[in-house]
Amino acid sequence: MTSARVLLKDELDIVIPTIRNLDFLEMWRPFFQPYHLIIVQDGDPSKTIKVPDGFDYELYNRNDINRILGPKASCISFKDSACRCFGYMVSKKKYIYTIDDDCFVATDPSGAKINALAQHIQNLLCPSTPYFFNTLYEPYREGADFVRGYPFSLREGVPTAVSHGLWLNIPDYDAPTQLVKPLERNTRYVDAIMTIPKGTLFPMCGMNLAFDRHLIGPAMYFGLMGDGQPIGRYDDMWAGWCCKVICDHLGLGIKTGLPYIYHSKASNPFVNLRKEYKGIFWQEDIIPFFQNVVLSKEATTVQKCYVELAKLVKDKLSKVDPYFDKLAEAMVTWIEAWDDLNPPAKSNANGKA
Ligand SMILES: O=c1ccn([C@@H]2O[C@H](COP(=O)(O)OP(=O)(O)O[C@H]3O[C@@H](CO)[C@H](O)[C@H]3O)[C@@H](O)[C@H]2O)c(=O)[nH]1
Ligand SMILES: [Mn+2]
Repeated sequence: MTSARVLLKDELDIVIPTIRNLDFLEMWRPFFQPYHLIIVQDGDPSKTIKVPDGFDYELYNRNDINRILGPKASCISFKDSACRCFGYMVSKKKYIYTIDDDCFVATDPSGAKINALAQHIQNLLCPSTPYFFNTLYEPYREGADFVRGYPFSLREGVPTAVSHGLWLNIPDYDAPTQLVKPLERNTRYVDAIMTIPKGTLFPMCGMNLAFDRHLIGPAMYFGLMGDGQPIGRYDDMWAGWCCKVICDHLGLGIKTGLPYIYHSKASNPFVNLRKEYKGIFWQEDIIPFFQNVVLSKEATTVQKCYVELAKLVKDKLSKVDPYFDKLAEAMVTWIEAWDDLNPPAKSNANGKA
C-alpha cells in the first residue's frame, strides 16, 4: 500500500468463494493483507482449504452454513460460486469486495501493478451520476470534471452502491461466445469509469466486484444455482438486475469500468453451456420483466424493495418456469436470514441507533 493510511481497513471485508485453493492471495498480499477475509468454501466440507499465513480470515464451509442458517440454508447455493453471498450476509462491515480465486493483479499500460481494491474504494466513496451522462466519464477523477452543458443541479450526484470492475486476459464471456472464440483474450485496457444510467440494466459479473453493504447488501442475493438447480452462471447476473432496479428506485448509483484484474482460468465452455443454456433463453423474458418493474413508494428500504420484487417474480416469471416460484421463495428466505444475522441497531433511550 503506497499511502500509510490503509483505506477503510476496518470497514471492508474481502469475500472469496473457493472450490480450489487460495495460492492467488500471495500476489494480492501487498493490497489485501491489512483486510479481513471471509472465505466461503464450496463443495466437500471435509476438504481442508489452506489459507496462506499472515491473513486475518474467517472460513465457512457447507456444514457451517447449515449450522448458522438452519432450514434457511436452503437459499444458499451449493457447488456454484453463488455461495459467495453467504459471506456478504455474515460480514459486519460497511463495504464488501468479492474476487474469484483465479483472478490476479493486473498491470496497467504504464506497467504499474493495479491495486484493484483501492480503485473500488475510490469508486464507492465518490458519488454516481445516473441521471445525466457525463461524456468525459467519471467527473470526480483527478484530471476530469463535468463537461459544458452538464446541469449544475445534478453535479452533487448520488451515493454509489456498487463498483463493477473488469478483467484482462480471459473475458467473462457466455459459453456460446467462448465456444466460437476460444482463443480470444481481452488485451484492451480502457481507462474509464462510468455510471450506468438510470433505467438501464447491465450484466453484473461477480469476479471483481465491490459494494456498499449498508446501502445495497440485502439485494446482493446470488440466487439458487448449482447443485439441484436447472441453471448456473446466472448468479451474479440475477443479483445485478435486482440491484439495478432497486438502486434506480432508491436513488443510488452503480459504476462500471476500472479497476481491471487479470483473469487467468477459462472455465470449461461445455460445462458452462450446460449450466447456462436455460438462462440464455429465459433471459429474453427476464430482461423485459426487470425493465418493467415498478416498485411502490412504500418500498423505502432495500429489504422492502426486495420482498416486493420477490412477489413480482412469483407473479410474473413463474409462467416462464416453476423454477422462478422456488427462486421467489428463496429471495424471501434470504431476506429473513439476512435480518436474523443483521438485526436493525436498537435505538437507545433518546432514540439514537
Ligand atoms: O462450484 C463452484 C465453482 C466455482 N467456485 C468458485 O467461484 C469462482 C468462480 O469460479 P470459476 O473461475 O471456475 O468460474 P468463471 O466462469 O471464471 O466465473 C465467472 O462466472 C461466474 C459464474 O457464476 C462467476 O461469478 C464469474 O466469476 C472461483 O473462486 C471458484 O473457486 C465455487 O465456489 N464453486
Ligand atoms: Mn474464473
